[in-house]
Amino acid sequence: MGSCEIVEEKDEATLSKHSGRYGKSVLGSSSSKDFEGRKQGEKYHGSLEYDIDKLFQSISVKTSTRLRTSSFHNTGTSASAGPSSPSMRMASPRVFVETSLSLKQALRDRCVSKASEMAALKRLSKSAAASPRVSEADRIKSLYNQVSCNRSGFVPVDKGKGSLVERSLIPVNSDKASTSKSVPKCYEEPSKPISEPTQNKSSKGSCLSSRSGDDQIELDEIVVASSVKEPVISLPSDNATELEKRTLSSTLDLERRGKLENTPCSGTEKKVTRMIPRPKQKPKRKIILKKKLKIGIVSVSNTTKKDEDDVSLDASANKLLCQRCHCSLKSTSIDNQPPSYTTSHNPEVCADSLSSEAEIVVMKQEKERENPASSEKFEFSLSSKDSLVGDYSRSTSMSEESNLSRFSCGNKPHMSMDVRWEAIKHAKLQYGSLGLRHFNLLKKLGCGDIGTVYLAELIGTNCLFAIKVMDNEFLARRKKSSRAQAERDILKMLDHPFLPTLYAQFTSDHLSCLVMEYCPGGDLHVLRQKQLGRCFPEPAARFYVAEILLALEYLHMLGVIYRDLKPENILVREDGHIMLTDFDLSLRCAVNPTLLRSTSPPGNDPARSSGPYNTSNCIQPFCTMEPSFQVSCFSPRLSTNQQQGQKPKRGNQQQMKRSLPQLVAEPTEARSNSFVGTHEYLAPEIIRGQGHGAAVDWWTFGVLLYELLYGKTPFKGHNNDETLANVVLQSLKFPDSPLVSFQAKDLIRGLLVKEPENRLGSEKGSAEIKRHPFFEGLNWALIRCAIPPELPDFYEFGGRQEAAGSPGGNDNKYLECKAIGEFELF
Ligand SMILES: Nc1ncnc2c1ncn2[C@@H]1O[C@H](COP(=O)(O)OP(=O)(O)OP(=O)(O)O)[C@@H](O)[C@H]1O
Repeated sequence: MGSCEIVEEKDEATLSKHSGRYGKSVLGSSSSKDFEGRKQGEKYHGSLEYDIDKLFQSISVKTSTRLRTSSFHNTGTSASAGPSSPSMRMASPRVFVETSLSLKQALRDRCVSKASEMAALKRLSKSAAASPRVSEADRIKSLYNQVSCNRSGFVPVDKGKGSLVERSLIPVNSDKASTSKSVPKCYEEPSKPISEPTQNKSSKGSCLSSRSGDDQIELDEIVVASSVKEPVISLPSDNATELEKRTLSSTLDLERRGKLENTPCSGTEKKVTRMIPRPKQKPKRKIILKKKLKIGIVSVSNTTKKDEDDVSLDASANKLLCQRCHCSLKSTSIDNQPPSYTTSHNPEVCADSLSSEAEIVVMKQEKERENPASSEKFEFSLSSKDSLVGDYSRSTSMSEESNLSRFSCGNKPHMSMDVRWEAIKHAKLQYGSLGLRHFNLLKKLGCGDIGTVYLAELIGTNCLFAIKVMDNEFLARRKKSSRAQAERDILKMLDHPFLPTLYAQFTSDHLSCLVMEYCPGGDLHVLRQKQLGRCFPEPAARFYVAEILLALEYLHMLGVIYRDLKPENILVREDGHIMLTDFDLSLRCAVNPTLLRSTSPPGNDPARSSGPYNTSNCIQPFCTMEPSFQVSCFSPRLSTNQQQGQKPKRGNQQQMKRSLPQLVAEPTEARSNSFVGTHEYLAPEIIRGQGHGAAVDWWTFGVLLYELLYGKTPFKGHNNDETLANVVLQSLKFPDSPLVSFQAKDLIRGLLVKEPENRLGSEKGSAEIKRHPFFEGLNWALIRCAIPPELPDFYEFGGRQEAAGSPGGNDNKYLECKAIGEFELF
């Protein structure tokens, strides 16, 4: 025991007598050499010098003895021993208990005991220090093992626990005392190399939905790998794609951890665990893509192009989209550090979209089997502004849903405060299920290709809706059921301030009905006609196209290529903001939103050397953070007029001072051969029949801006054929009047590039367009709060409604409430 070491007395008998059970230890620890030394000093025995010498001797002998008997010492000195531990207290009692000693002896003993006390203190402090050293060494060792295991692609089953738990997002369970016990189960399972899940194409089920240990372990690996900052370059580099995936996964994980650190519930962590891997591609049937669609996954991290079977509608991508949305909305944190991807949607809606996709897939197959030639047909519309449809590849069957169970305000966060939701919900409770009979049809708003739209009031409420009524038999006869289905599917997905909200859908008397948000302000085509010179002033045009751009961005994120942009389809809501409507020509496809982090030096865009940019993008487009002076989701715009060294492809260039991550949610690989659109708005690639993708929306976006500014479309001919020829062959010209800014023309020029691959937006979608100087200073996130150029004339609307026979005669009251409520939403 420790106390024995300091009792280096020649009075062995005394010691043996008084130290009790320690006596043996004393003897056992005394060396013969010590004893000899003591003998040699007998001549001084009894003198003070002798005592002092002995004191020093005893101390030095103690040190050497302790060193020699370190194992013993270690056994006797626990790491927890402190100054008040038994080992400390043992020496002192011995002094006071001794009664037969002379004064000198007592003094000597006193000195010895003091010295022993000091030595004990010293030793104990060393011991106490030594213990943490030992545990620290263990920890380092454990960390080292962990790192080395990770470098070899495996996670240690046991040794890594201690450090893993520090990185765990799961709150430590209080009833689990040891840190290793608090490690989530998934961490304790053996893992496999990081790259394996992403390489395993044949793996059944997305890792997003799978709860298998493998997927969870993948998170584990990523967490460890990122936390030890393992340089990617040190990994085997024979597979570049894998390397990038690992890098991305690792950094994505960091991002997620940053976001979720504030998330206390373990349920969220589970969600994170499953969403971390990149979405796996579901094996798809070629037949789906045959002739009509070639839908692919866009991945900016150089994902190699998969074979056609794999390149298809990607359910897991949508699911990821959904999950990411959920997280970002909840966390509302802004983390500019690592790349991540985010988008908006909610899980239930996404699930709907997935089932819809599956439905379309099956329907497409059925349709192709039934009538392979049908997909080659197309119809021409009557006027140059009417939509062309050449896509019959979709099914003629329609699955009807006649209740509202899937709809709730919870699914549409941006409308959650809307009184119309409450009215619908209440009516559903009251009537069981909704039907046309529960609405008063007040007025016919218009007639489209697949149905008629009515202004309707939900009986017993003051709530107005636009109900699109479609005759199922007519649709089936005219082979338009698939278009109706597509529109319904898309409407169900939407939750965006510039896109329609679908409140309900039902089928009654062979009629399919879609209950949507009503827009009293007419459409942009009508509004433009009312403008001086039949064109909008540039700020107004800028406002409208900016809102359209956000709507298109959202649609592209959801894998919807709109394909029918024109002023007639842009409705003006009662608050003066716009609503893009009419989705029956839209194309559904897969998309893989990615947040790109630029690695190039400031001033060079990583993906495009040309094209105008600024840095005013909100990184997280659905960031719910309130604007403030301290924290903003906007970065200061740091653009400069300095020209880049590289010769620009398009127009005036602005150099980026700082490169920020870019959200890319462009379905760049989606393809369709359908002849779809409106003559004056048709993109050249559609007319040439070369197949088209998402870039057609950016072409039409350019035509729209042109028309809003100049009051006419750029390639309009005397007839439709001439228009089509102009689109393909004629170069873009700008009229001399009205005067339009250079930036506006430059943007139009960038958009109306005939080769889709060189068109602005074709690579990174809206992210590229938003950075154009035309939008300089625009607050994208808050545009919905901006005052619109024009507010609809409510009195005129009220008069119309009255004429339509609105019941109750309380229209004005309703409008007042509604207008206030609507403004509150924004
Ligand atoms: N939510 C709405 N609020 C107000 N008016 C609407 C609404 N939805 C549609 N309309 C109007 O109803 C008319 C018919 O619309 P619908 O979408 O059925 O056909 P469309 O726009 O002509 O296109 P398509 O023929 O391709 O279906 C349009 O003139 C449109 O302005």
